[in-house]
Amino acid sequence: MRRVPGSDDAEPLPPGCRIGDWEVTTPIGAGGWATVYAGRRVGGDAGDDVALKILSTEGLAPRQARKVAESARREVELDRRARHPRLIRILDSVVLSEPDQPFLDGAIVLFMERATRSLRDLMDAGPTEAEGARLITEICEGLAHLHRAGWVHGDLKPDNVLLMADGSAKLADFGLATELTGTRGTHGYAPPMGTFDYLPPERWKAPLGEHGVQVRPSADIWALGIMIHQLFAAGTSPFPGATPAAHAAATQEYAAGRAPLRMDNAVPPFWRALAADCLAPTHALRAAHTAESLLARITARQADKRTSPAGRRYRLPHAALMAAAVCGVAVASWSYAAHDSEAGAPAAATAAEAVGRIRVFNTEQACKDRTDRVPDCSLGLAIDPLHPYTVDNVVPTRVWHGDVLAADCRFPQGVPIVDEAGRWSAQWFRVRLPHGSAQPTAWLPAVRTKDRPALPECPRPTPLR
Ligand SMILES: Nc1ncnc2c1ncn2[C@@H]1O[C@H](COP(=O)(O)OP(=O)(O)OP(=O)(O)O)[C@@H](O)[C@H]1O
Repeated sequence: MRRVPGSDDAEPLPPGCRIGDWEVTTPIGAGGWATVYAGRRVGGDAGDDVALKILSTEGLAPRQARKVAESARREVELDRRARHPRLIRILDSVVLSEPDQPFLDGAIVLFMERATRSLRDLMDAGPTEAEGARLITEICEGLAHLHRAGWVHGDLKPDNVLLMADGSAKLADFGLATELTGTRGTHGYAPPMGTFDYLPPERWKAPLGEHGVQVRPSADIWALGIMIHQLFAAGTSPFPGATPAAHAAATQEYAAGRAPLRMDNAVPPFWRALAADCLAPTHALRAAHTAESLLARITARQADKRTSPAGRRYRLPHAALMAAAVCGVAVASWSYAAHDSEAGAPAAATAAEAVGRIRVFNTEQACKDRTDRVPDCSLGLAIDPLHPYTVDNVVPTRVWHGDVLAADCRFPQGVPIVDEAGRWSAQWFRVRLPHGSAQPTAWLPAVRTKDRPALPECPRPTPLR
């Protein structure tokens, strides 16, 4: 490394200081183990902006220095093996040799994609629900990839979710990441470290073995639950505690069933239900909610919103909107069974041809309480129960709480769906669509009804594509 002549010795890396092909521009901040600087490729342009993370071993006992080196090695290894657009990329790494400068001598430098701020910085301002939804989706995408690739993040928190110049979120700081082992890749072992406010209840009692403490992906899911709550509740945790001991006590009381989960009303209902599942008190209960299944729930909701008349409003001609509004008022107690020939409504369950009737159930209380057909309370029907329940897999026909549908068979092994209350099922009902629809039938997830009529099993549907 070349020091800039006349540089200030008090600052280990002054502006203009060069490391290999990179030049330091300004300091960004410091964490427990690292100091981070902004930098850019020498002679490069804005696209070549990087963050330099300096992990110094100055003044550390050999054992601690080994830990720092190990954590850097882990970050580089994870980047090499599990690279993904939702994870901060590590572009290069070097070990410095600067015998005259103890802070830098033997320090490890990681060159990373540079973010503009962290999720923590955004929390103070408080995002809108739409912005929060997008960020949580992106965090889940990163986490789902990480878990699929066989890693646990181990230190998920708002400081370690970085926001890029375009506003997108990426997971960062993999110094405590653990690779899953075990015969079925279910757990790994990590140093007994982490950030108290984000540790799941079981971690406070986990025995410390030769290889560290056991960690599982469900620990990241717990941390995600805390973050979802914080995002909508101005940074407050559902388990407040001024000290680590107070925080641990609050999570233990909850995990032992002696205290309820207290969520802030500022957290919108869908996100409150999602966070509550992430914060299931034990690993066993939480394991039912993977990053993948949470992501599926979020995308299903987005699909419902996008395909609901409200979501499409800007594309509909005014006359169509008016007609929908008038119908909404006039048919407050409307049931499919009474309107089999009505365009846009699923076919009737007439006594002669219907095999079974199912009543649509919407978990959201606000939607259960109303009898008009407010678009935001409409639910979708899938084209293919074997295809992820996303926007490209929903028919135009909508259904509402209380609608009675004609179902002719059930398919028990579709894509699993979890509703807002955490009810899970892989079963789907094939329901009939109105005459004139693009296709004669569509699929209602079993979590969207409480009925279980005795229906024959459907033949395996032809996949969407
Ligand atoms: N790639 C990056 N781009 C921009 N800023 C970054 C980047 N990585 C880290 N930072 C910022 O640098 C500062 C220090 O980061 P670091 O990861 O060392 O600490 P931390 O996460 O705050 O603390 P700790 O890891 O000790 O809990 C933080 O403000 C962080 O947001």
